[in-house]
Amino acid sequence: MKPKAGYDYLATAAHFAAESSTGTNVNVCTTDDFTKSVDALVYYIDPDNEEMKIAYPTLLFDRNITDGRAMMCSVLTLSIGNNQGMGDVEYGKIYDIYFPPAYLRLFDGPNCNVVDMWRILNRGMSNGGLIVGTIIKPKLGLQPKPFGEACYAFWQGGDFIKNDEPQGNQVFCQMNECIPEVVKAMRAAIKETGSSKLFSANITADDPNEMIARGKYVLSQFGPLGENCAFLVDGYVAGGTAITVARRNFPSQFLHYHRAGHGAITSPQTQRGYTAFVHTKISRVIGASGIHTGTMSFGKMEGDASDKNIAFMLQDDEADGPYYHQEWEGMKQTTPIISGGMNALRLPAFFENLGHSNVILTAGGGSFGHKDGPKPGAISCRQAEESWKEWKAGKFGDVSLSDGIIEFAKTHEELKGAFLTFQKDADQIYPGWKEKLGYTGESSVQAATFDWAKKAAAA
Ligand SMILES: O=C(COP(=O)(O)O)[C@H](O)[C@H](O)COP(=O)(O)O
Ligand SMILES: [Mg+2]
Repeated sequence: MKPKAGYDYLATAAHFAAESSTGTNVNVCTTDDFTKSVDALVYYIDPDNEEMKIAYPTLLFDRNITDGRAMMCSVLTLSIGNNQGMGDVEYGKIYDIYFPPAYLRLFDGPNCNVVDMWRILNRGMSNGGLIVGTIIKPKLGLQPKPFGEACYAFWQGGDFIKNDEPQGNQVFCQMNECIPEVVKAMRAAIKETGSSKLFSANITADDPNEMIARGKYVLSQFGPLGENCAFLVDGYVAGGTAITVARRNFPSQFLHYHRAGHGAITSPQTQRGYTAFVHTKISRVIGASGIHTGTMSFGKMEGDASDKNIAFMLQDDEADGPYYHQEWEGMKQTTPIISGGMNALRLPAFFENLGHSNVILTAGGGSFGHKDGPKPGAISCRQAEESWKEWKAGKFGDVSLSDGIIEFAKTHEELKGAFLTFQKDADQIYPGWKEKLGYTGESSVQAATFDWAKKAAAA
């Protein structure tokens, strides 16, 4: 927090805390001993670093009349409400927030997560590895039939498909025509591949009744495949209430939190609002099964390799934030969803940075942009995980990660196809890849590109 020029730091911090709890800009005659006992208190300031810490008595926060539980909108109304526009404050941004366990357990928390996906995919209960997923692209414009065909094509090699965040019930692709095509594609893909498949249907809407109607409709169409369908909610634009509508009305469905729009306040460019770390931490508290956590600098969206701390805060039972250690006391994990410009070539370094591959990938361009189509695109992402694990196990000897992946690609056409498709990434991440993969010159790369595509088309 930075005060406006000419304002004392401590006085402004105290005013900030008052406006965030019991006060206003002047003393009022109605204040009594009890109101004083629930003042939010500034207990630390470091003006040079523009840091302050505020303790909020949890009694301040609103509770449900239905079940006495806590509600996040009340925490946000106070901690990030009027204080975002005070005359004596230049700016204020939340970098960390700690929930005392006795208060934390009053929130819903996740009811299901990647473990439920691993069970459906027969991968056991721990270390089930990467969920290879995609987003049906183009973002908007596909009609029901081609939408279903795109699902069928990806599910030949991949596990999980999501609606892109704006896809829902557009006039040219209405749910009651599109979802049946998805179910048909899922049934066929399960039968032909012998593996389970997952879909994440967008049920976001302004009206909770509309959301519930969408969820019920989707489940009515999936029938016995109900457990194979997650619900996607655009949690930033529709707000936390939309997340809770899904969490409490469809507790058995994986709750997929898409964060489109969060950059407006989480971007490092803004000095207001809260950080991506705080935004994703809150999503676990209110019950998201999975949330997009960016690609930690390995994809197309803003991010940094240190964002792996976001994943630790989401998946571990206790973790350190920038300022506070948080114990979750057994609250289920929220699974990081990795997306945003990812493809097979970018995955190994991502896994190496994070230290594991127990996440959900949704690569749109990385699958449908693969030169040979979504099935090889999906397989190339799975091979990227395999190649990283084999390199990690020393299978390629004492070579760099990039050389290890190239070694693996020599005998895996789909991963090799990713090199030929995403050549700019290949040049950046895998120096000398062309020679190492045996392409003697530009022409042989182009020839290989066409050759493989021809073969795939024929197949
Ligand atoms: O549709 C996509 C990615 O498509 P593609 O894989 O083609 O880039 C997602 O909406 C973004 O990943 C959101 O960003 P984030 O995941 O950072 O919230
Ligand atoms: Mg999207």
